[in-house]
Amino acid sequence: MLQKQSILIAGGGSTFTPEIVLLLLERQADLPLKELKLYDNDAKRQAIVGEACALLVKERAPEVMFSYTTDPKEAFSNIDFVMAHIRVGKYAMREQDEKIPLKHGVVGQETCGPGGIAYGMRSIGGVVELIKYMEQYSPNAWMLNYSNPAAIVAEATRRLCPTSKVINICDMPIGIEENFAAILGLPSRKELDIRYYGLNHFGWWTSIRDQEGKDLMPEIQEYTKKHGYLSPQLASDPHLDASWRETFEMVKDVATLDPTTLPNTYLKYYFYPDRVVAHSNPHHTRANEVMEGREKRVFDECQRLVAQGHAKDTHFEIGAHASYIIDLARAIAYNTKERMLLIVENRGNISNFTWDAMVEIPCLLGANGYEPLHVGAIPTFQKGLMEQQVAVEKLTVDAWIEGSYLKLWQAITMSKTVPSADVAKAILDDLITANKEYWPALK
Ligand SMILES: NC(=O)c1ccc[n+]([C@@H]2O[C@H](COP(=O)([O-])OP(=O)(O)OC[C@H]3O[C@@H](n4cnc5c(N)ncnc54)[C@H](O)[C@@H]3O)[C@@H](O)[C@H]2O)c1
Ligand SMILES: O=P(O)(O)OC[C@H]1O[C@H](O[C@H]2[C@H](O)[C@@H](O)[C@@H](O)O[C@@H]2CO)[C@H](O)[C@@H](O)[C@@H]1O
Ligand SMILES: [Mn+2]
Repeated sequence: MLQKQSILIAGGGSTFTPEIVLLLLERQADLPLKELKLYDNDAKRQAIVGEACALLVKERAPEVMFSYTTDPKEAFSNIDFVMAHIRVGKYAMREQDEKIPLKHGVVGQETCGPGGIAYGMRSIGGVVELIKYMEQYSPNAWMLNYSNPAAIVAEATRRLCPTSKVINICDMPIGIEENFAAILGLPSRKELDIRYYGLNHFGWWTSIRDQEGKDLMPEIQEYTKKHGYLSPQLASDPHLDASWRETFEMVKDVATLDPTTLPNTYLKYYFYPDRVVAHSNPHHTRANEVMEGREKRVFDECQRLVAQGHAKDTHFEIGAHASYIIDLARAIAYNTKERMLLIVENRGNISNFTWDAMVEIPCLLGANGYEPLHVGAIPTFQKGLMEQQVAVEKLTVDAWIEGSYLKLWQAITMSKTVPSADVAKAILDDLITANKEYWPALK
């Protein structure tokens, strides 16, 4: 009989919460629940999601205790896991992260370039605060963090919370591997034996084999040359947002830079920043698409359920994409030694890369944490790109810790998406104005 787990979702007002709650309720055979709590620092926003989730739990698993709160002690006491997906500044600030760089002719993106740097300067304080609450009220708990920008957050947790029980993860490789499986006609990404390395949102697959060891890369690369990662299923998905369709299609160009690997979709912002800017609408970015799409859909559905008083006909679907969260919690709770891509300190696993960089590589995960798999030396092309990008991430954390304007200017100047220190400074000064409520004071 598996021991029941008590789980706190930090960022309870997240657009992803209802589907993750449904997933947790649906997967109790693999991860039985004792209690499920939501925590947020925006009571009004969270209450809308919390009341709807209360109906989902009551109708699907009445034996599971459910509550939501803005009180840290109530939230973080007596829990086994914190699943953290906060967005400091919410979508209003994501919109600024995306539009301010575009105003200066530079890539405007949630986690990449100056937008990602600005987001990182907001997220560090919020995630560290969650870790401190967890350690204060449930010192044996683990944090499964996928609050973005995961690269900068992971570097900050390495520096500021070096002994904390925090696992940083991203679902982009997982989503792409599901596309690989679809392209290959396989039932799931779990059929694939992969090798991957990089930084978060900045990596490459170097090997994809089936369970018998057959090399599947050539078949995927052949498909990708024509269609990118737009699998037949995705291509016919009426709900696929235009910007994601474009991103998956553009992989066919991103992949040409190294025909021996397969790239993470995010590399497009670094290889083709000029094309991305030319295809961007500076007045209507991804943040607007999500506010008009997912955020509106999720909150409308929450309010519909609460108004009718039941969730029997809910439009919410089980967040299959988030199944990695179950894998993560199971691995730690039941010592399954699951192999997962995690964002961890390099420590020589990429043997010719920065020792203390936070890299995204395959790890074995169990009750006592993770054991990274050795990658070995990487080629000059990837090494050069990663050294530049990891310097951006490290300088951003330096700037947050030291309150340093200069370090943040260096970080933005260092980004491959920014053409000059003049442009970097103009963007930085606009971001400082927009983030005065969120960033530490810079001198
Ligand atoms: N790592 C990944 O692969 C991955 C995938 C999807 C989403 N995400 C991340 O998950 C997070 C949530 O995404 P979303 O689109 O649902 O955002 P959202 O804005 O809908 O929800 C985020 C919630 O966090 C709350 N919040 C903000 N600051 C907080 C703080 N200091 N303490 C407690 N709560 C706080 C907000 O009030 C909001 O309710 C984002 O960081 C997003 O980038 C990561
Ligand atoms: O623009 P958004 O908010 O829709 O997505 C930004 C996030 O994109 C990735 O997460 C995707 C995931 O890759 C995909 O498979 C599916 O599950 O949706 C997720 C959210 O859209 C990326 O990994 C995240 O870091 C981004 O925040
Ligand atoms: Mn991600």
